[in-house]
Amino acid sequence: MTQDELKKQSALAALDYIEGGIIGVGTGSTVNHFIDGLATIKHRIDGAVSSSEVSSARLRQHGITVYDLNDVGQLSVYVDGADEANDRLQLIKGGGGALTREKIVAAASAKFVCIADASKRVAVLGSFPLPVEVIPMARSYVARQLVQLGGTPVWREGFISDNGNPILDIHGLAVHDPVALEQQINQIVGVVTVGLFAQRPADVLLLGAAGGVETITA
Ligand SMILES: O=C[C@H](O)[C@H](O)[C@H](O)COP(=O)(O)O
Repeated sequence: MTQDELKKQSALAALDYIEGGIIGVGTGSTVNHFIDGLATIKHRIDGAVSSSEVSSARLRQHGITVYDLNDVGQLSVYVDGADEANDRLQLIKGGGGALTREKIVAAASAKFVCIADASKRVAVLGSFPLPVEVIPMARSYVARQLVQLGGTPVWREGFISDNGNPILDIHGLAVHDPVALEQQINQIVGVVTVGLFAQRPADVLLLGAAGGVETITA
């Protein structure tokens, strides 16, 4: 099976976690498969809150109503992909630049179901460059602070998030204490969001592999 087929397998497995109401929907190639699958059961939900303009457009194309998070209460479930996941269901996210809205929608959801192909599973987070969204004028300042933390930040040139901000990708980190690093980076003035989902990890991880979907729970 191709990596994309494995992503699709995990994405479709997440449909079992949809119980109705308004759900949270993430961003990325794995989530695109989920949205397409969601369209087949759209009569079972009232709509979605999305973590990106791209996902909102795809949801609307399928006739699924997209709500503003401010207009709804807590979401029952949030389904999103990841760039890396460890066995404690802590994640690196933001390869597609949607980390800030993803973290907000995840925080507003009772359950976070993460979907990915099995190649995303790692023992130690950090081989995938850790995204950090920053306020534009703070980009260089934040980069210098990140160097002091032992990483090598690289400006994702030419990219602007849905929120109008640049992103720094930190290379060369071995994240042995994800919660502590998330807190440290959050405290740097000018940081909007770090793509470490450790303080609020996923609740369920569905990993697509050749032998089927592996379900890992917290
Ligand atoms: O900003 C993007 C998101 O965090 C994605 O969920 C993540 O990059 C995984 O994307 P994909 O499903 O395309 O591998």
